[in-house]
Amino acid sequence: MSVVATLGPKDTFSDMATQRYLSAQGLSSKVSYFPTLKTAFNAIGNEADWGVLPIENLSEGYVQVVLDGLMATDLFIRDEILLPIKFALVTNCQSLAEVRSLFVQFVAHGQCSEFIESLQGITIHNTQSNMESLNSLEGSKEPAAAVVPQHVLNDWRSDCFKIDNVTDFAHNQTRFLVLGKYPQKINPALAYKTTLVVRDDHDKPGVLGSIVTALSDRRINMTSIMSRPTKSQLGKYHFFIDIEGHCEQANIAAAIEQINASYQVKVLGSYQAAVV
Ligand SMILES: O=C(O)C(=O)Cc1ccccc1
Repeated sequence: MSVVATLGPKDTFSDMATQRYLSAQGLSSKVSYFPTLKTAFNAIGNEADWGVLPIENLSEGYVQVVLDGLMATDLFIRDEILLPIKFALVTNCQSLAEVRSLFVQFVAHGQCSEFIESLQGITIHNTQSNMESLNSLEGSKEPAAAVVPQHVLNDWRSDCFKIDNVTDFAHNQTRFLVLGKYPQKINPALAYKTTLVVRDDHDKPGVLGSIVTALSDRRINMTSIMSRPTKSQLGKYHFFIDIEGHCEQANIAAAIEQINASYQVKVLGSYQAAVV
């Protein structure tokens, strides 16, 4: 049986995205949980055959640690999954006024920032996963609270104060990537998108202009562009680019070849675009 790596413990949003994908694809892989996004990423292609990780949130944008993993990886993006995301607040006491500590996952923090900023006199502890936030609350000896996935709300103690929604945006969503060792084969009947990473190690002039020209000359639609520091020198960046179509299509293959003549391009994968 194949093994899929994701962020644990069980019941994180990453776990929910994984379970949804397993049932939609009719797969029965064993889910292996890792305590951080980085350890989950590093397990893929090693102790796990494939993995599911969050890449982009509606309000927070890209998950930097996952982008950095993609920069260095030999894995391929095989699919994307969109998941609606809602957060609740649970406590171990009778009112918000008593709360001294708040546990919140670092990506969740920004998605509930309006609520969190309204709190006063509370120490905030950033955690690695939303279920770690819940576990930390369970282990806390002082009056405390945790920002948790809304689906755990009903199981929480009924004698304690709770708020059923502390999410900033009503239509909050996170996009997850399915990563694996092999690229996805093209099925001409499906709509694909392709993610590329362009390295600009030598900082030549006109990198963005050349990319945009190579794509627009062939009527290829760019849907996202994201820069990440190279970490070798301040002010130097690599570019993550999403385009519509599959890398095996002739116009896309030609555009990649043209960009590759001046810059290093890596195809991270072509995969079916999720319906937003
Ligand atoms: O901690 C989780 O539940 C995760 O899967 C990571 C995450 C955090 C916030 C929004 C979506 C995914």
